[in-house]
Amino acid sequence: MAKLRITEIFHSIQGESSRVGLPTVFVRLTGCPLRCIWCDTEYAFTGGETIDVETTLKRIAAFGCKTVCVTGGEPLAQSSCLDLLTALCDAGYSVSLETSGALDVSGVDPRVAKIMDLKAPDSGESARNRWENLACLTPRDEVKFVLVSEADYLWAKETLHARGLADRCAVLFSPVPDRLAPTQLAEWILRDHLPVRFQLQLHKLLWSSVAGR
Ligand SMILES: C[S@@+](CC[C@H](N)C(=O)[O-])C[C@H]1O[C@@H](n2cnc3c(N)ncnc32)[C@H](O)[C@@H]1O
Ligand SMILES: Nc1nc2[nH]cc(C(=O)O)c2c(=O)[nH]1
Ligand code: SF4
Ligand SMILES: [Mg+2]
Repeated sequence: MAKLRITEIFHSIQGESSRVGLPTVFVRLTGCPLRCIWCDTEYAFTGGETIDVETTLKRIAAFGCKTVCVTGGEPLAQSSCLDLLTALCDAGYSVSLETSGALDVSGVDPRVAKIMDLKAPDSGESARNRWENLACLTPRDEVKFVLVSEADYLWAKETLHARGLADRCAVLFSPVPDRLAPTQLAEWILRDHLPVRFQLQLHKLLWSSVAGR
């Protein structure tokens, strides 16, 4: 039986991506091979509980909500994550996956909406971007840039244009709270006429940075 290491399963309002605002069950897988300087989920790097996919499905079902977001940590660092994603789709859930863009996404069930980061230079992890992943993205998916500086913004803008990202799927630009002023990012996007969606993390406005929300 396929096993998963899981930090938490909780019911909240989706705070990110174009699914923002939807009541959602979150499954947070433990562990991540990256160390983004601004990561807000360091508590998921270690620990967690090992449970099988079947038990995970039962715990998800108990929330009575048909929208699920699989996140982490880095969910794709556990091979059984692919089994969980397919099992959720088979059970009729609307499923999204939050992933760093550093691991191979080609095995992800095509019914899953992949929300894939491209890590900007000031994350400290941009060397990990797996550019081959872009070929696996469809209009169901989204690319996300999380930004802390003007240098990050200029890099994201250049990448958007050079890789033709907006022709492939929706693109999200999000500031890190207390590092890049949201208004500044909004002004840059408008000035440069970027075809992207500006994003704030709704759950932090609602509940600050509480684990399990
Ligand atoms: C915690 S990560 C887990 C999934 C995967 N490891 C990843 O990086 O996409 C989920 C999302 O939160 C974003 N994130 C993490 N810390 C953040 C912060 N301080 N401000 C804004 N977004 C953040 C990540 O960029 C990613 O899009
Ligand atoms: N409410 C809420 N929405 C989220 N969307 C993505 C999250 C994540 O940590 O991946 C997240 C999270 O941690 N909480
Ligand atoms: S890849 Fe995701 S979980 Fe890992 S350090 Fe970066 S933001 Fe945090
Ligand atoms: Mg989060």
